[in-house]
Amino acid sequence: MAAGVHTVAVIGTGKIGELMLSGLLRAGWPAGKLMATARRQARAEELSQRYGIRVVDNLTAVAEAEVLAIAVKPQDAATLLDDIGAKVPADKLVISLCAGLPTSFFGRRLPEGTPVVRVMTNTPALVDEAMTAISAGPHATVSHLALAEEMFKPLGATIRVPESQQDAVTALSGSGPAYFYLLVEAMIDAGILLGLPRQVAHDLIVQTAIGSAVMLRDSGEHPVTLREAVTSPAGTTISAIRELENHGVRAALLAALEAARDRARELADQNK
Ligand SMILES: NC(=O)C1=CN([C@@H]2O[C@H](COP(=O)(O)OP(=O)(O)OC[C@H]3O[C@@H](n4cnc5c(N)ncnc54)[C@H](O)[C@@H]3O)[C@@H](O)[C@H]2O)C=CC1
Ligand SMILES: O=C(O)[C@@H]1CCC=N1
Repeated sequence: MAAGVHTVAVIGTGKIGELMLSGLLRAGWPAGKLMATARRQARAEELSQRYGIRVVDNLTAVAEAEVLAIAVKPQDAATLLDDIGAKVPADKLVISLCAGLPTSFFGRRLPEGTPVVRVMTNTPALVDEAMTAISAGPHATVSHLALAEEMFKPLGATIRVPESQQDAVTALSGSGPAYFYLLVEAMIDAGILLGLPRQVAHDLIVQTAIGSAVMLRDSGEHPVTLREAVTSPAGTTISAIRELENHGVRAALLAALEAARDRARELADQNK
């Protein structure tokens, strides 16, 4: 696929589809080179007013766009492809954002030779801090991967992974923001338990999360070293860590991420 700004259609504009549209526009992708599809008329009008892009039906998107980004739920992908699959010209690039579904799912429903790239991004795309993992399916060339990267780089960091790792990626970074939000929510509750006003507890822990995240990214230190620097002998932190270990937080995370990975596999099995 030649370099240059391609016409991209986002098919399915819920949370992730909209994040992708807004991110591409922030990155300077011309509104005239973007289109979206939506099932409800009210949603179509909202998107076209908010972003100044064309909102079209799925078949128009298939006919006119060079890149089709599929951002429907995995459970809705088969119905969508029943409608559009046979009509997708084989020179279009199909980018799937769907959790769990392998590129072979799309390959079976698209004309032979259609390039498919599988992508797993996450909601911090909203603030250009996404983590996006990109894998080539059959027929996707180096230039298709490069184009997918060009689209997701402005939204945060990107990494290329073999498709066999995508279910694990989904468990870690795809779902990952939810785990951090849950921890923050629980720590705010802990602040309430200790007698702090809710807003104070919120502000303390949100800034602590941001500071810790920036150190994780920018200090070059391993998380263990960063944690040890906080943990004074016979101090407060080690008392808390003993409780976390007693309550099996580490084991809970191992089990939780394994469950997320297994659920991604199940989605593939249930949507063949
Ligand atoms: N929410 C997240 O944090 C992440 C989600 N994903 C994946 O992104 C995809 C979308 O997820 P969300 O945005 O959270 O779901 P969502 O439910 O917010 O959005 C899906 C959208 O697709 C639309 N849709 C369904 N069938 C359609 C059709 N035939 N034609 C046009 N539009 C159709 C729905 O109306 C809805 O607006 C899923 O496959 C999910 O696995 C991937 C990474 C992170
Ligand atoms: O919960 C889900 O299935 C989607 C995929 C990764 C994050 N959200």
